[in-house]
Amino acid sequence: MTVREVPLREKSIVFIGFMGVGKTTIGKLVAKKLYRDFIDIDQVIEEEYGAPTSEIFKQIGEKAFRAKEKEVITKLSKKKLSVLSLGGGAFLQEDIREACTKNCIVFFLDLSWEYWKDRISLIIDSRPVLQGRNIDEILELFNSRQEIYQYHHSRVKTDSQEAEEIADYIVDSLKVAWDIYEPR
Ligand SMILES: Nc1ncnc2c1ncn2[C@@H]1O[C@H](COP(=O)(O)OP(=O)(O)OP(=O)(O)O)[C@@H](O)[C@H]1O
Ligand SMILES: O=C(O)C1=C[C@@H](O)[C@@H](O)[C@H](O)C1
Ligand SMILES: [Mg+2]
Repeated sequence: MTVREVPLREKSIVFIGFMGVGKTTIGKLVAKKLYRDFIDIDQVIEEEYGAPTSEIFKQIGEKAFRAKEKEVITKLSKKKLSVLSLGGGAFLQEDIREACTKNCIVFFLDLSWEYWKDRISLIIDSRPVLQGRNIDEILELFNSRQEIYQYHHSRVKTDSQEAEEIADYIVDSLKVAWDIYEPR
């Protein structure tokens, strides 16, 4: 049996990057502009447990959260024509990196520390991985995570850009790539 490659235009789009860089915000906008389903992986897991992520971490621990994250993403990465926003730690797992880079088009949203640090107050309450760490420890985590985000197809620098502008840029770049690599 021959397995047909999914056309580039039908591959799902995946957003990766550190907590708070805008994966959910921009993912939603891109999905709307491309008329696709939007799936936020953290939200899928939260719905399954009926609790916010910080509560899930308390109840079952990070290891079990990561196992669920792997199960959900490996399954959903096979879906076509969707936009998936991953949790900031998802690419720590090799199986997730492989599933997403093989099945989908992966965009790394790259926000520098200078801009990122101004967002801490917006996200700290709902991100258990940030809680209990001082600013130097958060910077260390931010730096140490950058290597896992190098597994991508496209990197988008987002400093000082509005979410709408970033989403427009991503949609335009996708259309150019589709036309170049798989002209109609
Ligand atoms: N381009 C932007 N400019 C300014 N603020 C933004 C931008 N994109 C997102 N934000 C804000 O930053 C915060 C974090 O955004 P968002 O929840 O989309 O991040 P995330 O990458 O999905 O985080 P996580 O990995 O923790 O789920 C939100 O309050 C959002 O409104
Ligand atoms: O960066 C991380 O390790 C995490 C990011 C969030 O999106 C959630 O997936 C969870 O809070 C863990
Ligand atoms: Mg998110």
